[in-house]
Amino acid sequence: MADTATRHRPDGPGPVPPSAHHDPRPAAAGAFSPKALVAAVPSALRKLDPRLMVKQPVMFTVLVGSLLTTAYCLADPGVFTVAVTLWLWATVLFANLAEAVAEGRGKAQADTLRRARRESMARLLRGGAESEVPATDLTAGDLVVCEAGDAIPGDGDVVEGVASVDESAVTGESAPVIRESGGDRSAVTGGTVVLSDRIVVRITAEPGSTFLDRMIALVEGAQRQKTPNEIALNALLASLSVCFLLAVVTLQPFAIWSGGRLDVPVLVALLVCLIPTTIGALLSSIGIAGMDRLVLRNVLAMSGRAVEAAGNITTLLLDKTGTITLGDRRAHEVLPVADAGREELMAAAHLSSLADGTPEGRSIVALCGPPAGARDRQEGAVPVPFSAESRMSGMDLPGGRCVRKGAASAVRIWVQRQGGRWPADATDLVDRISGAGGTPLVVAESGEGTARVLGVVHLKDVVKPGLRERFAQLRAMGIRTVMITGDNQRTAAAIADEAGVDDFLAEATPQDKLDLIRREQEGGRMVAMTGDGTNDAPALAQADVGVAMNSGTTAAKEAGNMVDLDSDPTKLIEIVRIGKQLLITRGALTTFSIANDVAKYFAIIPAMFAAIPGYGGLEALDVMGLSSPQSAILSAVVFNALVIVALVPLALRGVRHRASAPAAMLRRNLLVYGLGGLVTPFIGIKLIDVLISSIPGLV
Ligand SMILES: Nc1ncnc2c1ncn2[C@@H]1O[C@H](COP(=O)(O)OP(=O)(O)OP(=O)(O)O)[C@@H](O)[C@H]1O
Ligand SMILES: [K+]
Ligand SMILES: [Mg+2]
Repeated sequence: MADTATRHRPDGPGPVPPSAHHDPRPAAAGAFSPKALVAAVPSALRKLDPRLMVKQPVMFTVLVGSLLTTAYCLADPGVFTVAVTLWLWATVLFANLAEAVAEGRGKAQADTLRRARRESMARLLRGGAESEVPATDLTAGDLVVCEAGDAIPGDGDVVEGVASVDESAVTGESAPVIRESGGDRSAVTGGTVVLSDRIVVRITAEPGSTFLDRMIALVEGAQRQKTPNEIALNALLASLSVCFLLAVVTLQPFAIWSGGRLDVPVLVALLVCLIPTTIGALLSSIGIAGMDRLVLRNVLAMSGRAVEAAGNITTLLLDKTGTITLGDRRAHEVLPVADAGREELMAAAHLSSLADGTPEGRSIVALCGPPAGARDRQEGAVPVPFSAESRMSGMDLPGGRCVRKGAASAVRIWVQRQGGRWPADATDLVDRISGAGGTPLVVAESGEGTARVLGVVHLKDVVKPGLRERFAQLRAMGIRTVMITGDNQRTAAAIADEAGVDDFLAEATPQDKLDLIRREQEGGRMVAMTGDGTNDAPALAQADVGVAMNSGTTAAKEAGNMVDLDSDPTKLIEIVRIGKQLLITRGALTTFSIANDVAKYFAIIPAMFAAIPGYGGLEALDVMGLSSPQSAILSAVVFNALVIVALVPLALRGVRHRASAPAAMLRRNLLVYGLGGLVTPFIGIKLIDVLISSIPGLV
């Protein structure tokens, strides 16, 4: 019941969070402190390992350059060479620091999560007997008992019982949630604590690969893989570096031809200034920071690719029960048709639900059942379990009598196929319940060569609060919302209207959900899907962004590429914003980096050649008036390194994202970061040059 949408972050426009709310995670969203920088130094040094560096072609080039100049230094130490060498090493280190700082923020979150993964004992159930074993010994398939006060020893599905569970260790939310067998709320997470009642859990995760383990690896960045976009950008940066390498190497023949000679440190310095070191250094930090921003909003993204895709989402599909509604569908009343009695209907509804382990089925037993023990399961009866395909459940009794309950359209076909009649007032009852947003389950029986409808059970569910405004926000962002449900047309229409979605698809089977996503994708649209049920799993896997509700089943969580710990279907608003911001930040810093390099080329080449006699032609281009060629080169190297540090906060915090049209946004960013990138080196290098030349004896 508590697993609701009332858990928006405080900054969201949603309902105010409960006062008991606490979040174990550090709240410093975009924080970047000098302390964090110092703490990241050891990790930055470890990242100097060439096996790691080689994955970043631009920074690897700088590393090779640094090694070359260091060797040159050892042979012929001069003030200029040593200074250039030191600043080249600083460049590599700054890049590693940027990544280490980004990762460091996740480490704090991981530490908090690790505390939840503390060693506990499990009450293993085997052959009817209970025994105590360490939680780490559990393997998939084991059954464990958890009672009030017990920490759930591993991930699994509740196979027996209902309990309220404190999931704050994982979600940061202290309001208890209900976990029960049979339905879409059966998944439990290791490390969470049972508050009341007794449940039996079937362990689904092998030791070491639990949800918490994966979450820790995720926030620590251990599982981070380059996204296709990052790989493409890296390839572009690498080929740019090769071009500049050729440009720099061909300078030497020119210099020799005009009677001069360029030293190795000068060539390396020039190369490092020209290759796109800024974006090369910050690329992975930008990606890590994006994942991090999601974690702070209680969303776990399993892949960076999903975060990027989120930035381009145009359609959001939502499952109804458990996603748009609280998912607490319960029998509310029974309505017999004219030619059936109320008692008769109650008895049949009860019988059809005796073996139905879904929450819906259990609620019918509770509503229609006589006092405990009065009517037990019949010998030889064959249960017919509910499936999303048949949309019915029931029981086949030994004497040939069968009872069924289910969606009106499904039961109608079942009755008519056996020669039964569909009474007109059944349609009226179904319509009345559906019109009010309820789910009607028609109850029917068959035997002796015919079948008949007995009446309708009204299942009631509640729409999560605050959805309408949030869906309007999605609409304003250009995202169409479509609700998909296995429920009938009228119920779907009523709930769709109440929740404020743009469109809906009713009576959808899991295959229909999948087909709808494929159709949207074929039209070139990027599709997000949010769902909680096992029957949503194929659709969650097919969608570009599949957000599973944390309240949902293990299958749903495994299938999607994100899990929302708050089970808030409108969380996509934040996810899209963060995705867009990630793409914009990367674009802006790439623009800045390349513009910067072009400007540096024009700032230092003339100064370098001005020193070579007979190359006077370039003097006219030497607009900077730098004090000496050596000072020009050293200033450029220093500037190049400092720019990385200066932009770390921006890479981590992200470029501010405005809700303007994408084209206007692109124009603005090109102007700010392109023009800014062109101008800053001239100012920066000049300032550093003035400073350097004022130090006597340096260059
Ligand atoms: N336990 C049950 N026994 C018989 N019929 C059921 C049972 N539960 C649901 N139904 C019927 O089957 C239909 C599909 O249910 P299901 O839970 O698969 O929907 P769904 O596809 O998950 O959609 P949503 O979750 O959005 O409602 C329901 O609308 C209802 O008519
Ligand atoms: K550079
Ligand atoms: Mg469902």
